[in-house]
Formats: sequence, C-alpha cells, structure tokens
Amino acid sequence: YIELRVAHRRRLVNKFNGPATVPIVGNGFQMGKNPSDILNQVFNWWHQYGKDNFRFWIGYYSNILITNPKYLEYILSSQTLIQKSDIYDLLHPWLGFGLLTSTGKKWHKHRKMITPSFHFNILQDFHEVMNENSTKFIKKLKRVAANDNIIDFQDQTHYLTLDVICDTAMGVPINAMENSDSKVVHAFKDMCYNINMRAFHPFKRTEFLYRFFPEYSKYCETLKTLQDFTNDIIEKRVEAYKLETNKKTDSNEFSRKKMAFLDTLLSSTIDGRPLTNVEIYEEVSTFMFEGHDTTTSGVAFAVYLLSRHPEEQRKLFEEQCAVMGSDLSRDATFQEIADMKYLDLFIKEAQRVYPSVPFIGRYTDKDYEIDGTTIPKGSTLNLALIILGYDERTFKDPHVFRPERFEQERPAPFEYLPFSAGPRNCIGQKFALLEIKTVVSKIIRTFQVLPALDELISKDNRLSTFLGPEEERLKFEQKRHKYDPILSAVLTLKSENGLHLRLKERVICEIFLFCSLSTLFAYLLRSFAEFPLLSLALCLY
Ligand code: HEM
Repeated sequence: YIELRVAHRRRLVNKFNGPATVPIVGNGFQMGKNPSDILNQVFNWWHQYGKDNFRFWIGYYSNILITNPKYLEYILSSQTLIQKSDIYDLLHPWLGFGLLTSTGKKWHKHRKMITPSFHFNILQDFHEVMNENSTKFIKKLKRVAANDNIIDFQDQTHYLTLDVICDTAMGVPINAMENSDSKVVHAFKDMCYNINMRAFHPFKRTEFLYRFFPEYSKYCETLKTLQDFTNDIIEKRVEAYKLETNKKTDSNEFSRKKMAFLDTLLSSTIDGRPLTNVEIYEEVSTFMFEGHDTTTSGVAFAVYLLSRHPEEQRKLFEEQCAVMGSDLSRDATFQEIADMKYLDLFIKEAQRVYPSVPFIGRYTDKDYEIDGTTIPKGSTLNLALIILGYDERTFKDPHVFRPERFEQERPAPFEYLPFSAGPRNCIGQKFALLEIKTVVSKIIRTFQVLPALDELISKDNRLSTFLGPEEERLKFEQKRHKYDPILSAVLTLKSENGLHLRLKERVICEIFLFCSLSTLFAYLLRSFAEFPLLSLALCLY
C-alpha cells in the first residue's frame, strides 16, 4: 500500500542522481551514526553525483539535497515554498510556532510586524549591550586562559552569547558567564544539545517514541525550566507595561532609550490587536534560540580560525590599530565596527568555511517545476548552504583560508548564502554580524590568539578540517591532530570535540609601539599628500 502511494513521487524524485536504495530503509543505513558522519557522507555523495543536486531516501521519506544555485534561487525567492521540513518539528515543543517554524499567513504577518525590531536605531542600542558583555567576556577569558591554559573556546562563547541574547531579547541579564552552573543556563545548553542530538536519531526524533527513552523525563524538566523562565519574565513585563501605559507618563520604563525585543512586541499589533502571551512567548523563545546558538558558532569558529592563521590575525590587529587609534581597550563605536573592512572580509570567509547554519529545510506542499524538472509534493528539500562554500567553481582552492578572496572572486547572489536569502532570510543578520565583529574586535585587541599547540599553526593557510570525497578525507583523517575540530552539522555547525586554543594577553608596550608606528606612518602619508615637495625635500635631506 505504501509503495503504491509513493510510486508517483518515487518516479519523479528518482530522476535526480543518487545512491542505490534498499527496500523499506532506502539509504537510511548509509547515512552514518552521528551528525559528523552524515556531514561527511553528504559531501561524499555530492562529489560522486557530479557536484549537483542529488536525492536520497530515508525509508519512504524522499530527500533532495539542493546545491545548484538556479534551484536555490527558485526555492528561496518563492513566496509559497516556505514550509519548513520536519526536522524543525523538534523545535515546536520549545519554540511553538514562532518566526522560524511557522508558515503561511501567520508567518507573513509576524515577519512584517517583527522586521522594524532590527531598525538601525534599535541595533545601536543593542550594540551597547554587546559591548558591555564583551568586556565581561574579556575579563573572564583573562582568568580562564591565564598561565598558557588551553581552553575550549566554543564552550566559553556559549555563555557570552546567551547573556547578550537574554539582555537584548528580554531585557533581563542572566549573567550566564558568571553563573554558568545555574539551572536556567544549564537548561539552554541541554536543550540545544538535545535538539541537535535527536535530529538524526531514527527513534528519538519523534516525540511518541522518544517517551520510551530514559532521558525523556530530563528533557521534559529542561523544557519546563525554559518555558517557566520565559513566561515568568513575559508576565512581569506585561504587567509593568500595562501599569506604565495607564500612567501615560513620559518617564516610564518603556519609553526609555533602550528597548528589549520583548518591549517592542508588547507595543506591536497584528490585525489591530495586541499579541497574545502565547505569540509573545513563541517569538521571544525563537530569538533566544536562533539568536544565541548561531552566534556561538559564528564567534567560536572565527576566533578558532584566528588561532590557526597568524598572518590574517596580524592584518586584523593592524586594522584595529588604524581604526581605534592609541586606546585599544575602549569600546568600538558602531561606526568604527563598520569601518573595519578586513574584519568584514575575515568574517565572510569564516562563514564560508564554517557557516553557522549549514543546512536549511523546506517541504513541498504541492508539485513544483524548477528548471524543467518536477519536484513532487511531499519531498524534503535540504538546502546545503555549507556545500556552496566548498564549490571550487565559485571559490578557488576552497580548503585554503583567504579572506581577500571576497574582494577578488565575488560570488553571485545564490552561490554564497550563510544567512539564506529571499523572503525567509535571516532577520537577525545585522544583529549577528554586529555581535560577532564586536566580540572578535575586542579579542584581537586584548589577546594574541594562539593554537592549542604551537605546531598546529597552518603553514600553507589550509584548513584543519576537510570536507570532500571519501578517499581524500580518509587520508586527511590519518594526519588529524586531537585538537583539530570534528565538524558536526545539524541545526547549527559545531565542533564535536570543542575548539581548543590559547590566549596570550598583548603587552602594553607592543600595542603602544604598533599604534605609534601606524599613526606615524599615517601622518607621513598625509603630509606627503598635502605638501609633496616639502616632504620630499625633508626626506632627501
Ligand atoms: C551567525 C549568525 C546567524 C546565522 C548564520 C543565521 C542564519 C540564518 C539562516 C540561514 C536562516 C534561514 C533559516 C531557514 O530558512 O530555515 C535564519 C533564519 C532566522 N534567523 Fe538567523 N542566523 C544567525 C543569527 C541570528 C540572530 C542573532 C537572530 C536573532 C536575533 C536570528 C534570527 C533568525 C530568525 C527569527 C529566523 C527566521 C526568519 C524567518 O523564517 O522569517 N538569526 N538565520
């Protein structure tokens, strides 16, 4: 019966290249045991099937892996193909149907309502929070990385980004960096881990079967901790908002300069009515998840890359001196962050090789015709953003880390998509980039970032990870060092074994000498431009 029902879909999906299937299980048994194996298998198949879209079957679920820019353009620009694939169902118990997981009319209305929350002025307020928390982060790093300690930077970053998102989304600091053992902080970490771990587990994936696993009760407890925490803050905030709007004074808490995302939601309306508490909960929780797990990966991989690529780090430090002048310990302004052009290239390149969101999923609610091929109703489309960064037709020597490439080989719009594109692109893109740049800028000015062991410096600028055909990967694996990351890609990209590095505080006189030299150099250049003959005469003299 099932075979008959899928026959039409099978015929159309199998027009795409892909591995041979086995009855009932499809290709499920070939996918590997964990998120890291799956990532490697996907890259291997992509090479095997002509570096183009390919299909695979998990039981009777048809999956098409999309890497072709033409297809990506069609899918991401569509106003109707916006339903998320079933992997996002794992997020429903926690996030409900917020912006990330909802679809149809609800999504359209909420997207329109939320877009102004990332207005330039609001971002500037959020930048203050980012600066405050980066300063606390630096203090903490000085403590944990003292005496040449090797630290897991991925782990440390998690607490920083949690602090930033709690403060900006809910207006409540939870001090995760200081209270990393608190129940709520643990709950955030456990929940993100849980979702990633369940995503590819055949039995844990569905709520019904997950109930029979021993860890289910712990999961329920974690879920309740998070729901209670967010609901509690929302209730208090709603009460305060009602009181203040009744008073209608100018000096109220909600007309103050710095508004949290939650405050903006309280004063927003949909179809002329205020949002319900459930809607507010869904959107705030969505921001809490999407706004911290992704940036953890973004900051952590960027700093890890600094540790392995000293030449790029030197260029970044030079730029910091040029933009910030002699006082490198102060906060960078919004404008100064925008002026850090090499930092921008560096983060772009970091997101190419280690995109925080490696795959996104869509589900076809009807047949779609793309480039002359029919994609049948009921298919899961996995848009492989991570593969785009390793396509040598777009990026020459993709395993070489080279930020300058973004000045020279500009990819076309659908050939590089770390924040997706089209109507369902990342609404928090500017927020995320601002946060990553603020943190990385402060780290470069305070520390020299070193690899876990000196010999791990990349000599030819090649990455310490490999994503490609099986044979080459196995050769690479033989030389893998225990401190080289093992990439694992589910909802966000992580390193299974952490991101290890050392931090050495920059000595004041080194900073002073560097800044003085750059200032002197800039001064000389200017005087040459203004008084060329006089300057030349002086130099000759
Ligand atoms: C490096 C950091 C980040 C990256 C790489 C990233 C990437 C993405 C991508 C690829 C999507 C599309 C997801 C999909 O279609 O399923 C997305 C959606 C989204 N992102 Fe981000 N994101 C980042 C940070 C953030 C931050 C900081 C926030 C909030 C403060 C945020 C909020 C959202 C939301 C709400 C959506 C859903 C948008 C919609 O469907 O309308 N993201 N993000």
